[in-house]
Amino acid sequence: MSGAGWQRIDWNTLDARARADVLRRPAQSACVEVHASVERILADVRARGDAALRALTLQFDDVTIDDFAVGEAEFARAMGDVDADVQAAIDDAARRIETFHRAGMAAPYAVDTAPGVRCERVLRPIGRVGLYAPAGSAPLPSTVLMLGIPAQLAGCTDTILCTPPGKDGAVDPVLLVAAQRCGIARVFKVGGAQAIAAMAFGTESIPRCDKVFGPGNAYVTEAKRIVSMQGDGPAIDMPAGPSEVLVIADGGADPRFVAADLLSQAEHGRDSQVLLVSDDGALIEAVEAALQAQLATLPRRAIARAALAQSRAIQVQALADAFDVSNAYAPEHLILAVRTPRAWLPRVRAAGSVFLGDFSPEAIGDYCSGTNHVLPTGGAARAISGLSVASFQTAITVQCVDPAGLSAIGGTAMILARAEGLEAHARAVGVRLEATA
Ligand SMILES: NC(=O)c1ccc[n+]([C@@H]2O[C@H](COP(=O)([O-])OP(=O)(O)OC[C@H]3O[C@@H](n4cnc5c(N)ncnc54)[C@H](O)[C@@H]3O)[C@@H](O)[C@H]2O)c1
Ligand SMILES: N[C@H](CO)Cc1c[nH]c[nH+]1
Ligand SMILES: [Zn+2]
Repeated sequence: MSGAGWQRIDWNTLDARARADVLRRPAQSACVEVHASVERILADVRARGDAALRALTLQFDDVTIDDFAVGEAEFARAMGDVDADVQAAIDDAARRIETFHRAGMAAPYAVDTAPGVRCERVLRPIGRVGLYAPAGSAPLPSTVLMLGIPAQLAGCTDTILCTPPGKDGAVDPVLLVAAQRCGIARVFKVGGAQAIAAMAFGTESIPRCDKVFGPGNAYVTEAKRIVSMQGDGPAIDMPAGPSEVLVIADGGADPRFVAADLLSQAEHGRDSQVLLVSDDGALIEAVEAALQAQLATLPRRAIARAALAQSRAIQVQALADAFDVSNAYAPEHLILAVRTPRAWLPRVRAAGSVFLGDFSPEAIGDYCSGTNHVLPTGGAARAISGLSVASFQTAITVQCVDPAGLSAIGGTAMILARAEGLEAHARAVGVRLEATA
């Protein structure tokens, strides 16, 4: 343990098992209790609907909610109450998020795989989508933009949003302004695993959704995982749980910048995890000093300190080794605070989103660079990507075969069908070939 509260690790001295332990997420050790509690919540909402939502909201959010739906008056109040500069910032961020996501949209395509055989891929918006915006430790209106804008670009017209109510029973007004900016008119005051259950199963007030999206704490993330595995449950976007950042810094990095980036993720929650990986011991010590200095005045220092207690500074022998550590960890966010960041980019194989160079703080991706901040955590970045317009669409393939096309490729189908012992398949082709012979 060092003065920064995290563990100092010399990577080179560890065997494979010790290395795996160092890269373990804090959320992984708590998951048995979280799982049991979430199972109870899901069963309760499935059985009792709104009555369960009311009881659970009182238990976990300490507020009684009569009507879960945000009414027109609350929306209007939010539009009137939120400062003009905040509204303008929402608009500015929204435009940039829209620009980036629009540019990445998949296009339908068609190709002739043989004369008379046309194959196509067409895109459709998912029917009803349920979005979750966290508001436990801090309401996150930026998350509403990150979910709502790609949903809108995908063409989703039936979009609902759930978010925890404040102690006064109201939804954060900035969050409502962000919802309005994305054309989301149906917002419900319910949070945690119970919100995911409501969107998955439906209740008297909240409609059942085809796919559930959004980040959240360990309860929200576990609820999404469980409902997505139930036969009648919705699809989900990804595991997007407690925030993480891994910074690879060389000796030329500015320790104040690195410390600020680490704290920006540590302040999210006690179960956030931040990792510094460097080949330079002096840089690590300078970052530790900067962390202590910056923590002294940070409003959420108690949360950040708790997160640092389960975080690590890892010293490697060479910068190239830092990329092995990062790829094994597969962080939600990866900052390359190194001298030639773009030259190192090809080494990155697993990360949700990458920030190149000293002037690309992770916080800029959280709000307004244009990329999406809903990203895979817990190592899921090894195989899962962050949110995009495609997350809100299904791709349907289409084929149209004319008689010439069937005579060109039908024989192949018949041989393969018979190789599989599926005679009816072969005959479905053969009967047509005979009819056109
Ligand atoms: N990976 C991503 O893309 C991403 C993006 C944004 C935020 N995040 C993460 O989302 C998380 C937001 O968490 P949060 O807690 O602030 O808000 P949240 O909205 O996810 O969770 C708050 C809800 O949790 C429920 N809850 C609280 N204690 C509980 C308990 N003991 N048992 C059952 N339910 C309980 C309550 O109902 C409450 O409404 C943070 O960890 C943040 O790092 C991740
Ligand atoms: N860093 C978070 C994702 O881990 C997203 C966020 C929203 N607001 C601030 N940060
Ligand atoms: Zn953040």
